[in-house]
Formats: sequence, structure tokens, C-alpha cells
Amino acid sequence: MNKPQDSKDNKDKLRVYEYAKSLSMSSKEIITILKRLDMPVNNHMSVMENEMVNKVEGFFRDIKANAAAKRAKESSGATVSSTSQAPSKPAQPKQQPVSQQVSIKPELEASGLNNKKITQDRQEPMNSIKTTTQNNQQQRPSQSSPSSNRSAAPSGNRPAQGSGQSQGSSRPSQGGQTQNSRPSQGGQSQNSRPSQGSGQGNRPSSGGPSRPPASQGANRPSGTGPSRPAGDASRSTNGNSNNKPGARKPGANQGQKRFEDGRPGGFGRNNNNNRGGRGRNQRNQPQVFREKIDNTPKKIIVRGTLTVGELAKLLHKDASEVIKKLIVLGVMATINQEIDMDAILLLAGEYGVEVEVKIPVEEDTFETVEETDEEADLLPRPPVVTIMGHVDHGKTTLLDAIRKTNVTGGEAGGITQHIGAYQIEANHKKITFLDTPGHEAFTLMRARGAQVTDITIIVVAADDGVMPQTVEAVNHAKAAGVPIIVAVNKIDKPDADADKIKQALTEYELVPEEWGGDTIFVNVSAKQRIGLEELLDMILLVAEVNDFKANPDKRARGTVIEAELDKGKGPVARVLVQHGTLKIGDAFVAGNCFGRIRAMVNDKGRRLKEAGPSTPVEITGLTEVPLAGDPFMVFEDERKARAIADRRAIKHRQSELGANSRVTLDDLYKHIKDGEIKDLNVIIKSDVQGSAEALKGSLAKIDIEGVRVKIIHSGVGAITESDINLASASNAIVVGFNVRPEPQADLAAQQEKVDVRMHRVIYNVIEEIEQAMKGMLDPIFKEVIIGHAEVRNVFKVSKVGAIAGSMITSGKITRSSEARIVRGGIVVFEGKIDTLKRFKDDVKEVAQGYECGITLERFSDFKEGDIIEAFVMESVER
Ligand SMILES: Nc1nc2c(ncn2[C@@H]2O[C@H](COP(=O)(O)OP(=O)(O)OP(=O)(O)O)[C@@H](O)[C@H]2O)c(=O)[nH]1
Repeated sequence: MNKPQDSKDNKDKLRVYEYAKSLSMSSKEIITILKRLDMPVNNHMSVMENEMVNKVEGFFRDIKANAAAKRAKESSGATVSSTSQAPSKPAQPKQQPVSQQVSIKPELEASGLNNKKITQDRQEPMNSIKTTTQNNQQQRPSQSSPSSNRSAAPSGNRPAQGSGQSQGSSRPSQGGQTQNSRPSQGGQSQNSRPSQGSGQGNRPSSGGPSRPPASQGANRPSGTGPSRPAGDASRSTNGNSNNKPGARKPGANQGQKRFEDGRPGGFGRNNNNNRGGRGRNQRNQPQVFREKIDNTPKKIIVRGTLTVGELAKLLHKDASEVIKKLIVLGVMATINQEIDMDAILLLAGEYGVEVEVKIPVEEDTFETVEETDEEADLLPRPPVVTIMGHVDHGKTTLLDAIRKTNVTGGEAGGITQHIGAYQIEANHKKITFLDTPGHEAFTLMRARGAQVTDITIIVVAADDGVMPQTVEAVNHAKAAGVPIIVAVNKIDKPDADADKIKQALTEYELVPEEWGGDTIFVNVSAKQRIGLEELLDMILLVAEVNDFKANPDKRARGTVIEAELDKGKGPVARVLVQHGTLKIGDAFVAGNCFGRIRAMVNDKGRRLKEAGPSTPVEITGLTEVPLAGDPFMVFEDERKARAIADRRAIKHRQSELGANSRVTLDDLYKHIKDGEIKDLNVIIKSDVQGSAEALKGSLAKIDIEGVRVKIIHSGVGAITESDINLASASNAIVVGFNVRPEPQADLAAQQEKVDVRMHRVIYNVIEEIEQAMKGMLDPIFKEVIIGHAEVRNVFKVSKVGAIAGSMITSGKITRSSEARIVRGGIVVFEGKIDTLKRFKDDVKEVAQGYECGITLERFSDFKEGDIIEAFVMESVER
């Protein structure tokens, strides 16, 4: 076994890299620290003198004073803990050089219980660990270096030395404790450390014996273990092994118990220092262990993966203890390794700790993140209703009638304010109505990604009938998947014919309940206020069926309904709170703007302190004016809100420049192939109803490899902005048959990048769509170079610009080809050939070996020596 001298030798051999390894640190880090401490060090092979180790330890101690105290506390009395540990770590191939089977603690050994090798299988199930850089964890004290260091320090600085101590008895300095701790050392003594690692053979001898085994084991508070990898080490020691690292590790200490002061029992083998002293004392004196206080938290909050160290901290555990547990669970991880959520949950479960997983939302694009709430947190919320219908059918009158008749008693005195939406109460339940009737606003919002409406009311004048905008409204509501209630209005009129309306709407799949369908029809007179209550009842019924709920107990999210710059108040936004509760003082982002809620007013002109789900409010406190349909969300503070708004603004500008994601016939095939599209949404506008119907019928028959055409709207007349909005909101293309887009629609189509196709022959429409679905639409063009010319002279001619007197050096140049100017290998211009002349005559082409004069469109900066490369675009099969 180890003799003191041996250990000493070993000591001397401790290298920076070994020391670093023992601390789970990189050599570079240790070197940096040494340099900072003015210690002489060259590279990772430099020898770590005691003094150096001491200094490093001291350094860590200083900066980790708190952690040290904590750890010390924990480490104190523990009893030998789980057997678990010791597994060999097969899992980490990288690191583990040799098959290491770590033997278990001495005690166990003695009892003949250990020596279990933990096999890989154990680990297989959860190989969650992402990185495997380190060596054996066991040896590595999870603890971060500091801790280990600390321990090490006492022990005499060399972690490795531990073994020496192990002997404990023999080595005074070591303070018995350690014995195990540094197996490696032990090993070393005999062989050099490294070697030892592997060779257990040696170890045993050295280490084994040296270890006062059992006894020590006994002493060793396993508790300590945690903090010190040593604990592990010790185990290993016994057994054997690998320990190289272990050896160095301060771990050694671990083996030891910690003193009350929290320090590891020292080993300090060599050292003369107090620590060493202590170590000795330790042995001789009755050791006072601290009682272990279980300060395990009941619940921890996890936001994604954690490193072992971070998890240990959250659990108020020593990292090495956590590492051990993980090993038992089949996860090999070192302190700095990240473990995934499964492993976190498993480990927390081991400690009986509840885990709340809070994955942070992708905050910059918060509107795309769907928050899921616990069912228990959800409370019913008022439905949000939009009224749509044909012009003059009474939408505004109906909205006003509802607003006036159903103001709650307490708020009757309030002055009605236009804030984009209002709330009424019917049967003690609230209903929110959006103030802007019509499907244009509805679909515009939807095109901007905002889905605020829960229920739509389609108003149809009983004296007029189903009109084009009625149909549009129905299609817009259907495209949005929002439930429809039909309000047959103006039934007070003598020529009102409600049944005619019902009949007409059956064509659009709106069949009244009394006729066996599932659409609710209510006869009303907005003007005479007839049937309003029934209408409200029906709204509440639909709301109940759909079970609209929200969690009021979280930060607010919603949508901007309107916004404007008010002369007195500055930027104001009318927002509909959809989730959570909005409060005065909340910092928020609305679209690309941000602010802090200065004041909130409801539709009755009342100031509110907070607004829950489905509540429309007008807010001030914005820095800029957002857009209708912009998403709105509250953030922790204004600084964060500003940063997010800024990033959104930048991204918005970038995406405006970039390509759009809307489907077009040109890229339809790609979308189909990628499985992104199952239906091709089409809007048809035609000159007469007959052709629209004919087109609809023909397109409906198309079915190419399971992909079908879905007509989401068809109508007669020019293509309107509303059609474009619907297309944009529904990712549809627009087919115009014998019609043209209105100027506004044209503009909107360009802006929204909606594909609009105009045709005069039905067959062409069908063929084009079929071809697009098959990916055979347009030919692909490829460039074919037809010749080169070299510029020999440049003539400047007023009015004409520059003429390049050139020699055709290869192929030919034609008048209809395109050309690029190549100067020194760099293309300086590309464009069309303007003129091609031989002497004074325009020619169609000039062949190789002839001279000619060439001018290009919009280019006159020829230089002698330029190469003119002529090319044409030729179509190729897809
Ligand atoms: N007799 C009768 N007239 C009504 C009724 N509802 C609305 N009106 C009248 O119909 C006309 C149009 O009503 P609005 O409420 O402006 O119709 P609208 O659908 O909002 O019209 P736009 O805003 O132009 O789309 C007005 O003159 C109303 O007075 C009703 O129930 N009975």
C-alpha cells in the first residue's frame, strides 16, 4: 500500500490537466486562474505544486464562500448512502477509457454486497444527456470546481493525493478520511496516476489495502459524498479503479467527513497546514457531524433543459448527490452536462419534488404561440360577435338597437364611447359586439392573423333577399370557421318574406333548424326592436354550446381592433382582451409598438383598473399607433416590451422584402408535394352568374392525387379588395373570368402577394389549374450562352451613348439576345442588346470572326477589353 512517500511522489506528479479534470474544469481555466494568481505555469502538463493547489483552492473558496458553507452543511453527518453509485459508466464512451467498474463503498464491499457493476442497460432508457465530454462523473465531484477544490484544499491540495490519505492512518496528513478518496493516487503511488486509473490491478493492491476500508467507510459520511465526488471516489477506490480522476480529485476528501465548519475533513496530506492537521484530528477525535437538514423544495419551476449543477441547485442538493442519483437512474452526467426534461422529471420524482415546466414562449412572435391553460384555470368568457350582411340590410341599426336596449343598470348613466366594440348584458350574461359591421373588417383582421370573432350574425333584409354581399359574408364566416346565426331583419315591413330568405340561404348550406338543418334563424326588426331578445338568447345558446372560455389569471393577450393618433391623448388603441387580465401599468407590445397602460376606458366611458377576457377597452400609453388586427401582449417590463417591439419591426421590414408564403399556381405543385396543401382554395369572380356556376362545377371535379379545388367564394362582378382580403386570409388564389380587378384590388393583390389569374375561356382556367397541380405549369427557363465578343474600341456618340466596337470571339451574337459585360471576371452589367450593327447597317446577328458595333439598353460604360457574353433563355421541361 501506499506509503507516505509514495503519495508524496504522486503528489509531485500532479499535473494541471489532471487537476483540472478532477475539478471538472478545463486545463485552460486552471491555467488562467494560476496566472491570475501569479503562479508559474506553462501548460497543461505543468506540475501542480501544493502551493499552487492551495492557491487555487483559496481562490475558489473566496468566490464560492456561500456555496461552500452550504455544501459543508449538507455534507456533514450523512451516513453512507446509496449503493447506487458506482456504476461503470459505459454510457459515456468517450470518456471512459477503460471499462471501469467502480466498486462500491468499502462498507459494502465488506458486506459483500457491492461490486455490482452497473451495466449499461440501465442507462439506456434515458440517455438524455446531451454531452459527454467529461470523465467519470463519479469521480468528478459534481460540484463544480469550487467545491471540489475546497475539499481538495484541505486535503492537502492535491486531490489526487487522496489516496495517500486513504491510508489515512499512515498518512497523517491525509486524515484518514480520504482514504478512498483518491484511489488514483493510491494507484499512482505505485504507478503513476494515469496508469492507475485503468489498472485497477494496481490499485487494489495499493488502494485496496490502503483503504482502511470498512472502517472508513463507516466514517465516511456518505453524506459528504455529495459534495465531494470524493464520495464516489472512495467507492471507486476501493474497488478499484478508474479513478484516475478520482485520484486527483479533491474528491478524496469526500471520503472524509466534513467538520462542522463545513470543511471537508482535511486531508492535506502533506501539509502541514492546519487542514492537514485537522484531518488527523478528525480521525482521532470524535467527529461532530451536522445533522442533515432536509431542505428539499416541494416544487421547482423548470424552463427547459438544465445542467446537472443547475438542477442540483434548484433541488437544494449537492451536485454529486444528484449525479449519483442520475447514475442510478441510468443517466450518466457530469455537473456541467445538460439533462433533458425527462431526466429532470425523473430525478425530481426521486426526491418527491413537483416540477412545473414553464417553457418560455418565443416572445418575438408571441401571436403564434398558443398558451395552454389548465382546465381548472379556465372560466367562461363572453362571446365576441360580429354582424355582417349586405349593404342597407340594417347592420348598423341592429347594432345600435342592441346597444341601447341592453345596457346594464349600473352603467346606464355612462356616456357611450366608440371604442370599436361594446358589451351588453342579457340574462345576466355578457356579450361583446364588434362595432364595425361587415365582412371586410372581419376578413381584414383575419388576413392579419387575428381571429377575434366567436359568432357571426348575418343580417338579411326580409324585404330584399339574399344579395351578393350576403353570400360574401356567409363565405367569409365559413372560411373562418365561425358559427353563423341568421338575423332576418325588417320583418316589420309589409313585403317582408322570411321564408324566402330561409329558402335562398339553403343554397349556401344554411338550413334552418325547423327544416332539419342546424342554422339558427331569428326574425327581427332592428328598427322596431322586435326579436332582439330572442337573438341575444340565441347568441348565448351558441356561446354555451361552444363553451368559450379563457384564463383570466395571467398576463393579458388580445388584438388591436382600432388605433389612431388622438390629438389630446396621443396614440390610442382599442383592444379586445382575449386572454388574461389587462391592468393599469402593464407594459405591452402591440404589433410593432410598445407602451405601458396609462389609462383604460370601457365602452361606457368608464375608467377601468383592469379588463378581463372578451373585454374591449381603449388604452393610452402607447409610443406609436399600431394597426387594426395587430396582436397585443403584456410583458414583464417596458424595457423588454421595447426590445421585442423593435425586433418585430425589423423582422416585419425584412419579411416585407422577402418572399411571401401565399400559395400561387406557380409554386402550387411544390406545396402539394411538400404536403402543405390538401385543398387549393379558389375565389371565382365572373361576368355573369352562369359562367361562375359553370366554372365552379368544372373546378370541383378536379382531383389530382387527392388534392382538390375548394371554391371558398364565387360571385359576379369585378375582383374587389374584399376578394383579395379573403384570398389573403384563406391562402386562396383568385380566378377572374371575363372580369378585371378594381384598382384598389390590384394594389391589394400586389401588396398581399395574392395570385390573381384572368381568363376568357373556361377550358383555359381548368387546364391551368390542373397543370399547376401536376407541377406542369410553366416551362422552366434555362440560360444558353450563344457567343462572346471582345470590346476593342469604345465610341461615345451623343444621343446614342456608347458604342462598343467589338470582335466576335466565339459563337455569335444576335440582336434579340441578352448580354452581360464581364470585366476582369466580374459581371458588371446584364441587360438587353439595344442595337447590333455591321458598319452602318443594323443586322440580326454577327458571327465569330467579324467585327460589329454593339449598344446595350441602359448601359454605356464600356471599357476596352470588356467581354460581352450573349445568351438566350430557353424553356426546358420540368
Ligand atoms: N323598416 C325597417 N327598416 C330598417 C330596419 N333596420 C334597418 N332599417 C333601415 O334600413 C336602412 C339601412 O339600415 P342600416 O342599419 O344603415 O343598414 P346597414 O346594413 O348598416 O347599411 P350599411 O352600413 O350601408 O352597410 C336604414 O334606413 C334603416 O333605418 C328594420 O328592422 N325595419
